[in-house]
Amino acid sequence: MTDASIIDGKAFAARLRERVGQEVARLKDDAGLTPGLAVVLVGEDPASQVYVRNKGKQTLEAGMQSFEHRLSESTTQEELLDLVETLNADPEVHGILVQLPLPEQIDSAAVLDTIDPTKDVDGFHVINAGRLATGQDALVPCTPLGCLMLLRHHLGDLSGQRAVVVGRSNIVGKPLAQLLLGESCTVTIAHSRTRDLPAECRNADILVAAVGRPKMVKGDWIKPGATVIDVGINRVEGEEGKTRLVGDVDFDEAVKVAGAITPVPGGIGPMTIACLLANTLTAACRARGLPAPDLTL
Ligand SMILES: Nc1nc(=O)c2c([nH]1)NC[C@@H]1CN(c3ccc(C(=O)N[C@@H](CCC(=O)O)C(=O)O)cc3)C=[N+]21
Repeated sequence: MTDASIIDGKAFAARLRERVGQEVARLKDDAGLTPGLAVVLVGEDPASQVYVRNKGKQTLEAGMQSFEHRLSESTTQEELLDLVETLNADPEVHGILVQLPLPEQIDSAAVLDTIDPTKDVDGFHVINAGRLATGQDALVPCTPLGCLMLLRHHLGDLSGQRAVVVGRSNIVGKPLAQLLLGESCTVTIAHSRTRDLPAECRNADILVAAVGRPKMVKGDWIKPGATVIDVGINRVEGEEGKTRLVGDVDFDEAVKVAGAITPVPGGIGPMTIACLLANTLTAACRARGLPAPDLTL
């Protein structure tokens, strides 16, 4: 059998960012509006700092305004809520992202639910989760949106496909299941307590791994020809004491069985940031009562 085709998320994300940049330029010319994204980072986690820096850089490259707020590890919940409320009231800010995870003294759910739902470009507010679940216009979480874009691009119509999502987080598993249901897939959400997980996965035409366990999904969990989306970003010990990134899928095994597969790095990660920019553009348009551009590629 020939190896799976590799779904190039990095290249797709670059094209999506370019499209966002074109629409931002048009919005400036036509409506005098520059979308703005505020990113809040609490604490000094090195990986989070890298992500926040990349987000800021790509925001500026797309022609948007970037506002970065770095708060100390010892920030209180009240201080963080005050900042969110200031950003809610700021007309130059169309999107707000509070980087997760937050230090333990802070109640994440309370913070996320303080963000104005119309500025909630992560799509984590209960209003957006509820809107997505009931099929209304919502800001959709970036990672699931990125997965859906790649699946639609690769497979076209998804209706009737059996999709198995491994992982039930509010950030990826649950919203992605909602999106796939919206595409008329037959959706199963599997997780650590699923009985005979490998057998459940082997039913999938579309298999998504979003569990945060390096190389958990093995080659013999995959139906031959299936499309595999690997959401995992796990930093593991590599050669010569260096760290390297691996997904939740054992890529070397999976590539021999799947029909198509996303790599790590270069798969869903870059799509997440591109979709964040797309959501910021959408939020800015809606704030002005303008139609949000269709960014389907
Ligand atoms: N409120 C919130 N929203 C988030 O969207 C959010 C968050 N908190 N907390 C942390 C996670 C993680 N995350 C990533 C985004 C891009 C890459 C990415 O671009 N990864 C590259 C590799 C980057 C590298 O080399 O480290 C790739 O997969 O090719 C990874 C991870 C967003 N997150």
